[in-house]
Amino acid sequence: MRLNGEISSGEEEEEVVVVEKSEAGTTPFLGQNVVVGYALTAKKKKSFLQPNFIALARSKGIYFVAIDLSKPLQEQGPFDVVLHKLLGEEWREIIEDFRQKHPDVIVLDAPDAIQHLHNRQSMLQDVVDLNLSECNGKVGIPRQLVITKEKDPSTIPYEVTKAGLKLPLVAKPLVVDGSAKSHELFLAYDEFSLSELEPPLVLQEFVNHGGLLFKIYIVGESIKVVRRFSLPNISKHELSKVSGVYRFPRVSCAAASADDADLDPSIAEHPPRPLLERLAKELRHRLGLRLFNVDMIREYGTKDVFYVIDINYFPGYGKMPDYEHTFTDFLLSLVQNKYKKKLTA
Ligand SMILES: Nc1ncnc2c1ncn2[C@@H]1O[C@H](COP(=O)(O)OP(=O)(O)OP(=O)(O)O)[C@@H](O)[C@H]1O
Ligand SMILES: O=P(O)(O)O[C@H]1[C@H](O)[C@H](O)[C@H](OP(=O)(O)O)[C@@H](OP(=O)(O)O)[C@@H]1O
Ligand SMILES: [Mg+2]
Ligand SMILES: [Mg+2]
Repeated sequence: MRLNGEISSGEEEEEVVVVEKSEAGTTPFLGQNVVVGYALTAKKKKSFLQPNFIALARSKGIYFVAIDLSKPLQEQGPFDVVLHKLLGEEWREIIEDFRQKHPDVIVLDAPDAIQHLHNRQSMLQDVVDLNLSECNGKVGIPRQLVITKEKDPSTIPYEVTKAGLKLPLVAKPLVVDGSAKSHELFLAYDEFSLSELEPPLVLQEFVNHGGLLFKIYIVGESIKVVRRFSLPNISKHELSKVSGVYRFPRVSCAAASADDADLDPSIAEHPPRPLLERLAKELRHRLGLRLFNVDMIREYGTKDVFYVIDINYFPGYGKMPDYEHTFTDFLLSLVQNKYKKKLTA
């Protein structure tokens, strides 16, 4: 059978190789290859579709095909799986329409579920609703306040006092749309300087956590935790001496992992596995997503009080150790499960 569209190695932007399905490498199950259509930004494609991953996947019969955005999606494929992370309402409608018309294709993930993570208030709501008792720890979110677009920035100090938020605060753009601006964060040492910032914002209490953050990567049922450097503790003394709002860089997004650093074990010890498993399972379920990561911090001075501060859809998996194997296994299991279901139906 001839496939419509290109089979791209992902290494060269313009490469177009059309293969016969029957010729396309080893057969992972039932003599079928797996065709994964992808619609990713150039940056994401570069970080995710690395040559090692493409080669490993290909050896298992998984082929990545670039979706051509200048052509109707309906005319492309056939795909077994569609992977996507693109911005904008237009794409959202295209992929939702495709999902409706092709229930057989596994779309990672549903656009409405992804949209839920594009707002820093709704993204954490499911964590608030969780009740993770008897899991060797507690998981919550920092106290936070939403400042809507309509709010006059001069009223922010009053709103902060009224809500009883404790300084310092982290000010984050409310909407996360993938733009660099949506990752421009500020530390506020006093409430008055917050009037300089432009709503809509989320103002979140800063939680001391010893300068270390846990990134919990979820790929279907798999969970991988990496440690990253984060913002250092802010002492009461520092708080009493400093005022103003300060922009800070994307500290924890750096590829450098803190896993090999010589760290205080009370700060660096991983969150308990049962807690992570429950958290991941619940969030997968409640969010309706299979590809995301969770930024989690341990409150400084505690053993088991954790806060989720951020959840990202289709994060930088290229930075996750051994992501090539994790993803290859995940893609195969998705398709195998689909066929098993078909056979037993
Ligand atoms: N409430 C908080 N208390 C302490 N530190 C925080 C808090 N919120 C954010 N940080 C620090 O700021 C960093 C960036 O915050 P956050 O993860 O919310 O932003 P982001 O732009 O969504 O990041 P990402 O690149 O992971 O998408 C965190 O990784 C952490 O180091
Ligand atoms: O360190 P991670 O894997 O968390 O870095 C991610 C980041 O958390 C966000 O998911 C970014 O996506 P956007 O929110 O859309 O900006 C990722 O950027 P991307 O360009 O790779 O999608 C970061 O890698
Ligand atoms: Mg983050
Ligand atoms: Mg984020």
